Amino acid sequence: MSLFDEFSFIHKIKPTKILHSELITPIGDDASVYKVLDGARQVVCVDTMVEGVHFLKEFSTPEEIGYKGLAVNISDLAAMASIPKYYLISIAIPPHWKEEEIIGIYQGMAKLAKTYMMDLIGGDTVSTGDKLVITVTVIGEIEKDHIGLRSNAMPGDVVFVTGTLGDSAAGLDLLLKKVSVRDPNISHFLINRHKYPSPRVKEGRYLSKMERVALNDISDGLASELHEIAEASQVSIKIEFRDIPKSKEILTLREDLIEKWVLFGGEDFELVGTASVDSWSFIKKIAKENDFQISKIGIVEKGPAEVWLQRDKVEQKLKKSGYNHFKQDR
Ligand SMILES: Nc1ncnc2c1ncn2[C@@H]1O[C@H](COP(=O)(O)OP(=O)(O)O)[C@@H](O)[C@H]1O
Ligand SMILES: Cc1ncc(C[n+]2csc(CCOP(=O)(O)OP(=O)(O)O)c2C)c(N)n1
Ligand SMILES: [Mg+2]
Ligand SMILES: [Mg+2]
Ligand SMILES: [Mg+2]
Repeated sequence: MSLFDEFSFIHKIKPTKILHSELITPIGDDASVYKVLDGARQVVCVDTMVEGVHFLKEFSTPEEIGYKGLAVNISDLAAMASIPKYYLISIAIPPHWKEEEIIGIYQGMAKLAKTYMMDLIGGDTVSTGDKLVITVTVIGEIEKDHIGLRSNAMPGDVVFVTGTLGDSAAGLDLLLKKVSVRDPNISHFLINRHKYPSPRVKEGRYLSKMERVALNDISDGLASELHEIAEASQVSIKIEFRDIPKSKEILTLREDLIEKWVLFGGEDFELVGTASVDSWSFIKKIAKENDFQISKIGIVEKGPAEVWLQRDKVEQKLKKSGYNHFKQDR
């Protein structure tokens, strides 16, 4: 990237329009300053995407990479039940990435940011040797008593998930040519689910109206995220394989692969959580009225922090397997 000029680049990616009037200093000073709602809580998190680990230039366009980079972060805000507001991008650029490709990444992010009313308020630009690294920080807000903590699960709760699971992992295996599908509509659907996850912000916001809700977003796989809730809440979780929602597209594929994708695949960016039985009746009603998919997949019980899977009337302990950056056991 010899023709890259850091300062003209920043000028090019600087947003021309600010969406939140609470923003006092946008890009251009040492840090960003904005007002927050009285009594509200601020929610901040960061996720990094690395070329070769999270995406490959061979099968993703810059816009797709940018979209997903922001989407996976918004998903963490959704998993706290919060309202997305701002984002910052730190990008380490190796020589084989052209400026127009980097701008493409920003365009992909900007498209999604508009949907969720998020302002880009800063970041950092550096050079690096080999792989592109994109670090996205997102900031949201939430009312003080309605946070979707992983530690909120209680015995007697219903366990639920949004959307359908396994599609993204199936889409990735199609892109990596580990599997093939004859019907182009099916492969298009699954690949799209991998490239364009829909952060469940709306769902998180409705769920935040409940008196208590535990939430986690599914980045490393359902089994792994359920274990995180079980450990944080010190409860036992029991789920039924049949009740896990699966798309009609994934159901056309091999059964053993479906099981692997659904339980351990990851990058679904759906929400998994628990709520009281009373809240659950209400949640089902709200979901119907507001057109979102949410399904009961199990129950929370007293007991050690374990996850049990019931399938064809056989119960087995579900291992905390899934995506692990330093231990690829699949
Ligand atoms: N290098 C790090 N330094 C400090 N905190 C970290 C680091 N990596 C992860 N964490 C924190 O550990 C927790 C679990 O991280 P992770 O599993 O990556 O979260 P998620 O899957 O929700 O993105 C989060 O609270 C995250 O902020
Ligand atoms: C080229 C490529 N190989 C493998 C994957 C699969 N993959 C990479 S990271 C990941 C898990 C989620 O990413 P992580 O950085 O762990 O997100 P977090 O849990 O911190 O939200 C998965 C399933 C991919 N998306 N692209
Ligand atoms: Mg998460
Ligand atoms: Mg995450
Ligand atoms: Mg992870």
